[in-house]
Amino acid sequence: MLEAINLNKQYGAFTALKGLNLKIEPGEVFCLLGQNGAGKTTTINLFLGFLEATHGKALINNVEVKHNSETTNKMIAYIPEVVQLYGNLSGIENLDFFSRLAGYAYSPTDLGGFLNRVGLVTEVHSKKLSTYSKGMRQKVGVAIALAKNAKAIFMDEPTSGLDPKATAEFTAICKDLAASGKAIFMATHDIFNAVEIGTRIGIMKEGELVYDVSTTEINANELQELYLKTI
Ligand SMILES: Nc1ncnc2c1ncn2[C@@H]1O[C@H](COP(=O)(O)OP(=O)(O)OP(=O)(O)O)[C@@H](O)[C@H]1O
Repeated sequence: MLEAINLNKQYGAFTALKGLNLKIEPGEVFCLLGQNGAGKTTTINLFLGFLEATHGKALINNVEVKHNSETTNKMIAYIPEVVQLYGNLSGIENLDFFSRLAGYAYSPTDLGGFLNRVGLVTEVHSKKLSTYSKGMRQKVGVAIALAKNAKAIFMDEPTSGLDPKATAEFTAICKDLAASGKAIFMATHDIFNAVEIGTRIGIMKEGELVYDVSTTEINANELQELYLKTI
């Protein structure tokens, strides 16, 4: 579903991403760890078409992002650390608005169904977004991804600043998304959550993917040790 082939990004003389090769299949949750400045967001931005590769390719469902981002963006969704929504609209109005932007017009029942599926109870659907917690906003972001029928979802530090309950809820939602066949690419600093949520863990250092391990092969303590030894 997601593929990087010798993907490289330079800013002038500085190489932020050095020849990334990676494949992420439907149902996989790839969690990318790495210090500040390692190249995680650069990688995501190349897949989102926000940045253009210097060399190499980013592919979504075998379509190269460069020159085709209008097509590839229809197949993906993006959940940043803080999901940008309209504070003066309700949860269901935001979902309706962003679904329509993506070309989908749903009935109120269907919209409510997406919000329910991500754990937002019916009573809050009509409340203004400005009253939502960070965790609730993240859930609306996931509901938009579902409504868009995204095949792959990119997340940049989605659990940063969430309390343990909201993190656990978000983790369960991600597992549900993966079980339904979505491919998830998540940049995170949370080693313990990465092991809990991920099927694979990558460690990036100075623009290079130096480890790519299955979570069946490593536990949280081993990963923490590996991470600290690597960076
Ligand atoms: N527009 C730019 N011009 C020059 N250098 C840039 C630019 N954007 C990013 N960089 C550099 O590229 C490197 C990778 O940045 P990136 O944002 O991908 O890191 P990151 O792993 O996501 O870090 P963080 O965990 O802090 O979000 C950093 O050294 C950063 O300073």
